[in-house]
Amino acid sequence: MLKSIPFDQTHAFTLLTKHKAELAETSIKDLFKNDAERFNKFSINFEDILVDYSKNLLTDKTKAALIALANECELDDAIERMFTGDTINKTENRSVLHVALRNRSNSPIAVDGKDVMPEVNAVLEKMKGFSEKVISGEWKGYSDKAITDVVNIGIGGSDLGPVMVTEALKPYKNQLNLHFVSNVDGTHIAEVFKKINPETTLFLIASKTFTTQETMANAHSARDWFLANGGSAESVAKHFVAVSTNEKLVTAFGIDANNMFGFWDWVGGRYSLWSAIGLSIILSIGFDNFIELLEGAHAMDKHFRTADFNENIPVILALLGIWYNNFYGAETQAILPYDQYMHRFAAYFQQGDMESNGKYVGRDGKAVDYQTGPVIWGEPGTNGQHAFYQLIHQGSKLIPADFLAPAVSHNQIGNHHTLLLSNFFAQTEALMNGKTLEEVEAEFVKAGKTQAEIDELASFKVFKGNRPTNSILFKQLTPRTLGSLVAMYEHKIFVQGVIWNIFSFDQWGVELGKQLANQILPELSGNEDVTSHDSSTNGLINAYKNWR
Ligand SMILES: O=P(O)(O)OC[C@H]1O[C@H](O)[C@H](O)[C@@H](O)[C@@H]1O
Repeated sequence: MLKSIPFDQTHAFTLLTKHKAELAETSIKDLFKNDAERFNKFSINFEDILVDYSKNLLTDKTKAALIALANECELDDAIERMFTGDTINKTENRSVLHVALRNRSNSPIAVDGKDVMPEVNAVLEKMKGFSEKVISGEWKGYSDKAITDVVNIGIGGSDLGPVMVTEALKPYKNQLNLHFVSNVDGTHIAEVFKKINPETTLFLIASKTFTTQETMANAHSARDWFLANGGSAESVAKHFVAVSTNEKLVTAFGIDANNMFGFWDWVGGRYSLWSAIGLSIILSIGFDNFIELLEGAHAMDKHFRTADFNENIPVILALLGIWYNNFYGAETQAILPYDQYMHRFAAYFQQGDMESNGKYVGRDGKAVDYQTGPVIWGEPGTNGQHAFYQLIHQGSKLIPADFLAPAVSHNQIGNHHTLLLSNFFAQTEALMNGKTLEEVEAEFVKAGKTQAEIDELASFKVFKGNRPTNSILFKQLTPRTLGSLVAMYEHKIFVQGVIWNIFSFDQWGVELGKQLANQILPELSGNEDVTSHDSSTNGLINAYKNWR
């Protein structure tokens, strides 16, 4: 079990607080001027990934103090506990072993004394056999036609990972058309129905618990649609498979246990794309590419578990996040991929990070009085530049940002990629350097402006700079590299949770929402006015009843 170590009572916390005051007059720009080795010192190469964290408000002393913080919070011990199957998810009494799903070395990992690897490998083999049949066309629908379309029905962790990965790895895609239905809003599934043919469609019902309201509603509607459009009860087995930990409910729904791909309660929903939840990924890009994804994640796992904290990418990224979040009051973290294929990457980590570290209760059961998880947001560059970067450059808030980009594009069209990357390089430089009043005035003079015009306008064009960024440049967005990048962020989140002294692997806040919706649901039938809530909720429900 993880110890409770209140982070703000550590010696390192006090040191960092003092050290921040020492840095008050320091700019990142000056740190570069004074140290020719800064880039080499504060960047890490890992396979085909280069993580440059030199454009941060960080000196050797800062780094040492942050690492001292990690040590004081016994991060080493926490990492080992995760990798060896300890029940670190205390509030649900579970191990946290997404690392076992991609444990390509196959070394034994025990939960309650039993090695989980044989089961992990058996499910992978089952998915391999099944996906090969579907992709090759050997798996036939009820009218003996091959499958052309796959519809993944799931939400949260049973949707976001597969969506993000299948989008990111589109260049590796085969002929199957992938569709994802998550929202309980009937519009989502209705639009998919317009595009598919029941004879050639395979539905994957993906739900860890097989109780999630949205997914169950969509699954029933999919089956009703299938039966109303030519399918029969006997042919459901050819068109519906399930991905779940709950065999009882899967069979109760009418899906044969043979058509079920299992996983285990030690896989958190938001860490489940590596499990059978990845079946839609396998169907989209093939089994071998999925294994490459796992290999990439496994390589990052090994790095995380063994590298000295000084050179440990997830640890460094996590500590930098804590530095800004807890010592500079930053409330958000932007994730900005300069790769259109990664357009769901930030959305994916909204769940990964905010569901994990959006907690105010410490591991001792008491409220913490410091900030925990940041608000995660972002869009692909350069779209973001023309939308919200204004606030990052000149707003009143400090927004630490991660910039990610591939050196090689999958689509070599004209000079698009050099245009894209020139923006990637320019933005982090500009965020750091800013623009002084003198520079702005010189520009005005050059443009022939009068002194009166300069006096009136110059201040608006000043950029303070000193805005911290990480640049994560990788060779190309391959399955292996994507696997490493996702694992890198997963472990970053883990480290932050350990240091903030919270439990990162439960999600009681989401459970509350489910309960409340279930209470209101029966009140929405019938025409009588509802009076059981506050006047706003009553008023809204009653207005809805009048209009519908
Ligand atoms: O896979 P399911 O059991 O259907 O759960 C889907 C989602 O449900 C909730 O929103 C949880 O907070 C998520 O972590 C989970 O991914």
